[in-house]
Amino acid sequence: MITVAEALARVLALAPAPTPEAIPLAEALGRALLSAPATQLSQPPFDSAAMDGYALRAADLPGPLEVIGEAAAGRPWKGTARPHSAIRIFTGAPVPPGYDRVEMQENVLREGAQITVREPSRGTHIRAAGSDFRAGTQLAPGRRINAADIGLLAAMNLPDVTVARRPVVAILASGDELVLPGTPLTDGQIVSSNDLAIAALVAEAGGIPRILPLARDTEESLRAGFVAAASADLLVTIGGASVGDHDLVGRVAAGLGLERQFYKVAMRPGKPLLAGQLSGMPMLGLPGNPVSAMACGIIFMQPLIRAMQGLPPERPLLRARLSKALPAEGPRQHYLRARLSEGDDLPLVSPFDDQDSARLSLLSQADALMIRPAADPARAAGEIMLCLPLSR
Ligand SMILES: Nc1nc2c(c(=O)[nH]1)N[C@H]1C(S)=C(S)[C@@H](COP(=O)(O)OP(=O)(O)OC[C@H]3O[C@@H](n4cnc5c(N)ncnc54)[C@H](O)[C@@H]3O)O[C@H]1N2
Ligand code: MOO
Repeated sequence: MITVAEALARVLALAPAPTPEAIPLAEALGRALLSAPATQLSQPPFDSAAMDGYALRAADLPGPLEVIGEAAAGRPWKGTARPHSAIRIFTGAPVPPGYDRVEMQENVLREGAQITVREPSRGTHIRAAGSDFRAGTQLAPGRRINAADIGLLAAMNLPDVTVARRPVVAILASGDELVLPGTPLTDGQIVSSNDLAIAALVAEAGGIPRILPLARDTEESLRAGFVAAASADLLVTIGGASVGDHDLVGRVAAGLGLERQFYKVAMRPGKPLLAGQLSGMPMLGLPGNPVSAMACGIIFMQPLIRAMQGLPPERPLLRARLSKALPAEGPRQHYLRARLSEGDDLPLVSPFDDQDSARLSLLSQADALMIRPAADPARAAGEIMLCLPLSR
């Protein structure tokens, strides 16, 4: 069995280069930026007033000064500056050349066309041309575009951006016991939940999930599912990954020419993970136990989908203090479902007592997967542990 780190490296090596797609900025929220042109603008494009008041020369203070013109946003003053003068100015207006500060009107006494500055404020209240960004600035690729990025790109006068095409992820759940949500259950049946949950993880990572019809535990049914997935960018199977007589996914994939990267990872839950490539398309075979499927989805599938969009694959880990003592670990890296709460210096992490890999209700209550490396020694309360935060 290979380690989680080795398995992740091999999964990420399956990622094809992202496919560029040009889209309007209005549709770019959440998309993975591949390239934005360098802006030809500087922001602000001119020295800009930051307050409503008067543009003047520091050397002339405190006045009196004669008000000889007016500048408003979109309506610059076109005259020539002269000593002992001021320009009535409003926020966002270009500060006329020759004036070096703006005094806010609250600090100014005005009588007719004359002003005196009662108490000069600190700072010039002028936003220098290019102080936000300069012509030639480019937003760095490899990030998901957020609301502020959209504002910035718009301010840069860039109406279109090039993002990564969202990878289409075919999801194939298999098992004779499975029925669709909403179906009344008969003997031995359970509702298929993994496919919907994995689809949600796909969407969260920026992919487009395509849930295929449930496959039965026969080679023909699974093969039909694999064929239906052929046009996807990634195939994710769920279940049928273990060693039982009805666990057929590996066999069917091999028959269709799977170039296997690995089978089985030294982790808990999620040991029987399968990864490889089918006619150039990456494939992940997730175990069927619901929490195992989700753990593998979070630890391997989401990073792969992010890498396929040119994004940093891994979520940052969080340091937290352990709430209680724990015995030594076995030979597999353990991801414990846990709650996070406020602590004195670092957050406090409290792993659940029950770590059954079938209990979705506990995963749904969890804030994080607390990581215990393989063969981790016994831990005392208060020790610092690494955690993978779960999205809430
Ligand atoms: N002799 C051994 N048995 C098992 C081993 C082993 O090493 N030796 N590993 C165990 C581990 S660990 C896991 S994890 C499971 C994984 O098995 P499979 O991937 O073959 O999963 P299934 O047998 O198909 O299902 C397991 C469990 O999950 C339920 N399931 C499956 N698909 C769905 C779905 N779409 N929605 C909801 N629930 C699903 C299924 O009904 C089973 O209860 O194997 C252990 N066994
Ligand atoms: O590894 Mo299984 O995935 O523990 O339940």
